[in-house]
Amino acid sequence: MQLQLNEVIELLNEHQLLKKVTDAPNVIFKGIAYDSRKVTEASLFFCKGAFKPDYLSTAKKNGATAYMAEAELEEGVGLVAIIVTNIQKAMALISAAFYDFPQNQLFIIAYTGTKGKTTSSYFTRNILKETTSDKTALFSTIDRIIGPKPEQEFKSNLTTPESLDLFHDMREAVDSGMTHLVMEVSSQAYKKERVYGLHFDVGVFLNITPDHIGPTEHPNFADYLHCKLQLLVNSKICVINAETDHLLDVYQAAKTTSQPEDIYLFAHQDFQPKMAVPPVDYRFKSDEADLIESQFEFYPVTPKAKKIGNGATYELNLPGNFNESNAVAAAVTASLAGASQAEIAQGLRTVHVPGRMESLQTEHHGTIYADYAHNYASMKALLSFLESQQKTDKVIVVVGSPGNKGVSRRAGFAKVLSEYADVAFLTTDDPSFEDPLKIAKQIDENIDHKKVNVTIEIDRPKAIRKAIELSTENDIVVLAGKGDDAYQKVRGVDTPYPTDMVVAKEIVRGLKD
Ligand SMILES: CC(=O)N[C@H]1[C@@H](OP(=O)(O)OP(=O)(O)OC[C@H]2O[C@@H](n3ccc(=O)[nH]c3=O)[C@H](O)[C@@H]2O)O[C@H](CO)[C@@H](O)[C@@H]1O[C@H](C)C(=O)N[C@@H](C)C(=O)N[C@H](CCC(=O)O)C(=O)O
Ligand SMILES: Nc1ncnc2c1ncn2[C@@H]1O[C@H](COP(=O)(O)OP(=O)(O)OP(=O)(O)O)[C@@H](O)[C@H]1O
Repeated sequence: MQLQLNEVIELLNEHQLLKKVTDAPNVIFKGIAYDSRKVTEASLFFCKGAFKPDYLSTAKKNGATAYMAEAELEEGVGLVAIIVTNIQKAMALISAAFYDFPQNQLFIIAYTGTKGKTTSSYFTRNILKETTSDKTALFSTIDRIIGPKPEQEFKSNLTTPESLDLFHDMREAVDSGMTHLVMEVSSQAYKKERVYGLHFDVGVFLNITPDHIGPTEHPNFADYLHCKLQLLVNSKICVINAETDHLLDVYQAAKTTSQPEDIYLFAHQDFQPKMAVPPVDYRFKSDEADLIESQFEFYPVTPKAKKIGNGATYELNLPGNFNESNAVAAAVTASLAGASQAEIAQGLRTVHVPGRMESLQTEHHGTIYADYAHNYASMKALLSFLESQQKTDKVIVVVGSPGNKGVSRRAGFAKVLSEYADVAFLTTDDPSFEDPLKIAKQIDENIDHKKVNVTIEIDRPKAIRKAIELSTENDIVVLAGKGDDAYQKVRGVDTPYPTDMVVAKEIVRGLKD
């Protein structure tokens, strides 16, 4: 892979991003990097974010011949300086070109929504694995899978990768024979222009509730919604959950760049949109559900949906009515990518999503769930589902809230615990640079103590132990918020953590009765 300086200039000019460039011969870049420690010979280095000028000196030492930034830097003397108006946009544009526009060789399905992105992405990929004979890549919050080799499956650091990593991984996916890609697009990806210039074959909007609002994420809900809507503006075909809040805004965003015949709505059969939108294309209804799996009926209603078909009764290897909605999104989307009814059936019957509704049945301590629910809406979805399914004596919840982000979640947890829990153990969840005890006390402040018996236990494994030891046969223990996370983020360090389910299994093994 390589790119010439002249090509860089041309691209930046086309997008009106170039402010100034050093008068220099037409050098060839053999590498691109945004981290000085990863710079190689003859590279173009991007200076962005919370950047320290020293990084540019390191980049120079490591072989950078040019740097791109929003302002000139003294440390860059001797390098070609490319000064741009928006470094994040420029980086996305140049990365796509450097990796020779791999998106053009992939059928890309992208999911956005406050909740259900990871789950629906896993569902869709598991279906398309059948359809494409295992040639579907996945960029999710949990894992990135970019090829068939074991080393091409690795843990993700972000829900949506930084643009340079995104296009790098897409290129590797294409070169490894992948034909399809299922990915999650976070609102931050749009805020930070990680997907600038990228267009999707199918864009899916699942839902939106207030979240990710705070100093390092979105200033307010309007900004959060605006960023999320961009996915539909950049998608050829749009699939929308008609049960989402702000449906009219969502539909109108889709309509700005897609024709109505390329927009598909789906909803539960009893749901009637209150907004003036076209008829719902696909409906579903729950047939049977227990605490391990579910069965639902899914059927096309409008002529355009009937043309695509695939209506049937499907079994889903995961409980939760919200997961049926995620499965319907996956069934519609995979159908648009060419999946057959048999492939959808196989994909949904066998799917496993790490840390989403994982359960452990014990003999004397009820059922234990580990689930990634980590805001008001997802916890409410989870706890109300469990309540509707099982007659329980006590609902015992172990939960914490992260530090330095999603501060509104603290009040949300207090509210949902007051509505659904009998016992709560408030504990640590990625405290970052905050004191976990202080966070726990902030949650506790708003809990209705007449309804919920609260214990603060900052040591998460100890909190899990106390919850399990307290539980009896007809209880439910919910370990919420961490899903399959194998670390706690403490003061900028990912501190190893065995995962909630591993901790729970070990405790259960050691219990005598
Ligand atoms: C606030 C924010 O968006 N930060 C993101 C941003 O950080 P940044 O650009 O400031 O980078 P930085 O890591 O502080 O460092 C500055 C620059 O110096 C470079 N550097 C650093 C050290 C060095 O020795 N040399 C060097 O060159 C770094 O590579 C970087 O380019 O760019 C980084 C990647 O280039 C991201 O990892 C980082 O995400 C932080 C960690 C984060 O937590 N982001 C969250 C809010 C996020 O994006 N979440 C969404 C999901 C949310 C949802 O569910 O909706 C996501 O998509 O993951
Ligand atoms: N459609 C849905 N509606 C409400 N809650 C959901 C839905 N799907 C999943 N959940 C709940 O949200 C949790 C997170 O699900 P998932 O990881 O699929 O969402 P996500 O959008 O990827 O989340 P995040 O952006 O936080 O990574 C699940 O563990 C479950 O409790």
